[in-house]
Amino acid sequence: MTGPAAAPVPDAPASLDVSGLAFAYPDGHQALFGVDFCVARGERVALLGPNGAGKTTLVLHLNGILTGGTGTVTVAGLPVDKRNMAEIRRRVGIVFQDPDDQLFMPTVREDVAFGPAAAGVKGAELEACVDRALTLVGMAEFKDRPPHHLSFGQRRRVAVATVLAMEPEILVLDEPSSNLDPASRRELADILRSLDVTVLMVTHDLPYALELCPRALILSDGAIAADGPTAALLSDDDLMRAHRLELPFGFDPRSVRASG
Ligand SMILES: Nc1ncnc2c1ncn2[C@@H]1O[C@H](COP(=O)(O)OP(=O)(O)OP(=O)(O)O)[C@@H](O)[C@H]1O
Repeated sequence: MTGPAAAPVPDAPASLDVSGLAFAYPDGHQALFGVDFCVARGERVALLGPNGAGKTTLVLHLNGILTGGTGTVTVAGLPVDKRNMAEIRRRVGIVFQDPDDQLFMPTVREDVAFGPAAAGVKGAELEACVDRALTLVGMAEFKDRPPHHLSFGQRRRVAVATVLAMEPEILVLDEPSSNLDPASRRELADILRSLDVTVLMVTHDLPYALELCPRALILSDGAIAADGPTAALLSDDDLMRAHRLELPFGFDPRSVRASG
């Protein structure tokens, strides 16, 4: 899982394939209208779009938290459906925006051990798995602390560790840079760059998307409005305006190159 991030291999099977995904909530609100995109193994892709565009709704379909729409989602060729749910949840790890939605055990160690233990990992192997995930996010020394005694940024790192402990093939992050101070924001970017994993990152932090993700998707009104190199999309003033995307004042997207 560690080591330099793999460059996308054009002929490799898609890590994630979303095809014709449409979904209405039980109250009838249609949130997604035929979403199509593929992500290759090892790619890092930003999912951008204004409030209410359907980003969270889309993400919740990637590991079957939401089902019941039409179209298909496959992970390394495996359809996301009831029969495959355990395997899909092992392969697709979602880090929610609020770490408190993810941390519920008395200690950091137990939170990180929870997923692998439920998957049958035990004893020394389980300890090694917890240590590995906490070391990856720089939180090994906090193993015996209660999560609610940690700062927000530290809880975000532990939440990432709970997902990495499952050795996912796809790491989905919802607003990973929100509420982080500049150093923590950069350190999390360094951690994400160091992982050999496919990343889909939902974010309103456009400079962060540019730094981390060579490719971006713009979701707007429940459909993909654009898919291309992040710097090109963020440099397209008409596209940005049409989808309520704004860069910080004076920020030049051409001045940053996403590092692979
Ligand atoms: N449980 C629900 N029932 C009905 N409608 C919902 C529900 N959850 C979300 N929606 C609606 O679906 C649409 C998409 O919401 P979603 O949360 O996916 O957007 P988003 O792109 O993640 O927005 P944000 O950037 O604000 O987080 C919105 O119009 C929202 O009001």
